[in-house]
Amino acid sequence: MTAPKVLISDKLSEAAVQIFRDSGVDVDFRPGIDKDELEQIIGNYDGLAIRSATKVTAKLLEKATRLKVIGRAGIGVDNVDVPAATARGIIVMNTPFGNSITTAEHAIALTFALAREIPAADASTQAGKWEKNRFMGVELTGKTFGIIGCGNIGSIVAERAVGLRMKVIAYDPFLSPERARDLGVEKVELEDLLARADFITLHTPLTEKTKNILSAENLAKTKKGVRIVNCARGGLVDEVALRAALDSGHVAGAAFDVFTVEPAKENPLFGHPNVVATPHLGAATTEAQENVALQVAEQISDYLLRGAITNAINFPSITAEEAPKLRPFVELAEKLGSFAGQLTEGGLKSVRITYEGSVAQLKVKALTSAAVAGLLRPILQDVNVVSAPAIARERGIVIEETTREAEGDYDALITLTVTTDDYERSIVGTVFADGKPRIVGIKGIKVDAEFAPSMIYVSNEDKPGFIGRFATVLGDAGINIATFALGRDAEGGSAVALVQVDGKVPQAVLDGVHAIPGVKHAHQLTF
Ligand SMILES: NC(=O)C1=CN([C@@H]2O[C@H](COP(=O)(O)OP(=O)(O)OC[C@H]3O[C@@H](n4cnc5c(N)ncnc54)[C@H](O)[C@@H]3O)[C@@H](O)[C@H]2O)C=CC1
Ligand SMILES: O=C(O)CCC(=O)C(=O)O
Repeated sequence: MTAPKVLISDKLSEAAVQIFRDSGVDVDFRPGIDKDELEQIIGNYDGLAIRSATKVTAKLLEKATRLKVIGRAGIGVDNVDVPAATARGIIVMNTPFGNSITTAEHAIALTFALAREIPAADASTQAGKWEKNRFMGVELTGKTFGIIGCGNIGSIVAERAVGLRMKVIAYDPFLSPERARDLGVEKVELEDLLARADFITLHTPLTEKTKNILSAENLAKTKKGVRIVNCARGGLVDEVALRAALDSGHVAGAAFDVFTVEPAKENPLFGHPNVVATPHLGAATTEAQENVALQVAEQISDYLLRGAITNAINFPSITAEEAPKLRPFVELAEKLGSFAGQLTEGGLKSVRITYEGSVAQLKVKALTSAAVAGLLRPILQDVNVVSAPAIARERGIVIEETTREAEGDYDALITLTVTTDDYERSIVGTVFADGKPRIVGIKGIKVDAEFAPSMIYVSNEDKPGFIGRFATVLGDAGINIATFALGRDAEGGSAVALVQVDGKVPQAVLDGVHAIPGVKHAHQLTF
């Protein structure tokens, strides 16, 4: 196997380069590479490691024909077009914890900077003014600290603030009462937080719901003299409205690390005496940068070399130990899906996938994605294991997943049941000890067949003479039969045949099979 190739296109700690090399990945370190050059060379790489400067757009991804994984050394992936990457089957990973402490510390540092006007006092002192009477700060002890978004970073800020003897209140719809209690935080509604907080710090991602969460209207509901810190994302606060509130004296100070437009060369907040600004330095410590660089290099290498998936935004996690166990079942799930997809003529309403026995202990989410990809691929273009669940959801196809203990003869079984407007059809498969996937049931009828590149699937009435007539139709057309698997539910009942043939089967031959008395369906399947 040739070594996978990774490009580092942002200023990552060089520790990442070493990790890639030590793991056997070819790496090119090109921090700050020009956008046009990146477009020209991205087609040579299997992996891309970035921070926030590289903009991974749909246009860039069109050129990224080999790319399998994008790793963000940091948290926010707002510089990556995740839906476009997903549509191309590219895994997008981040490193959700590596810079959290550092960013939380920056929020606390900015809170102190505001409380004691440190940047302005520094500038004045170094200018030789010694303005001892100009700077009158406020104590943090006993003040109410309002945290909007109490996830990884917000929680660390909360713990630090509790240590500073502040009264901490948090607005986060997903914060459980137990977690709030453990953190020593009072969980409140946004209105309550706005009305009570002396300091407000924001720690949510930028989403439709959080955009301008501190709007002009909400800023007007804050306590007079409030101080606001934003170390999360530009756009959470309406910068124009905040400037007006600073000018009127309603807001006493604002410390911002992130801005609506970055790099922020100009901004409505700039120039106000009570504003402290840093250039998106939240994650900028030696420790955090080493953490995220090492993590992203390990995660990308693990994926490219061993199929392990960690911290992916668009796919379930799979460990390096799980990957080899999962691989034959991924193939089985995809082929079962493909079998059903090739027989589906439209009106697909739902797919139910049941995992029985040892396979039920594996990461079945990944298997379900594979099955849905197999199912949709014959119907839609450009579906892959990463994009399939989202595409199915967009089309209103319900996906159900069930796991249960083994009940029958097999150690592991996957049953895929498709419901369309007109019928319900199940296909059952397993993986034999040789690692090969097998079909062991169709529509409740037991069979035993391998998936072959070219197959004919026939469903018919169990009547004498079918096999002879079938062989004659194929023989007359010069088509060689390689293997023949039959099954029936009862003598004279419903039967199925799975026939491996050499080469493509012309429609006229399938029509000839269909014309055999008792044949209900005859389809070519390819795998
Ligand atoms: N300035 C910098 O350099 C850095 C900025 N960040 C940013 O900090 C932010 C927070 O990061 P983490 O704490 O790691 O994320 P996280 O995902 O752990 O926490 C985010 C929290 O926001 C909450 N939330 C979501 N929607 C909300 C809403 N409508 N109202 C209130 N709360 C809501 C979530 O429930 C979650 O608890 C992210 O935007 C990240 O990109 C992260 C690292 C460095
Ligand atoms: O990489 C950086 O400096 C930015 C970090 C950040 O904003 C994040 O991790 O979300």
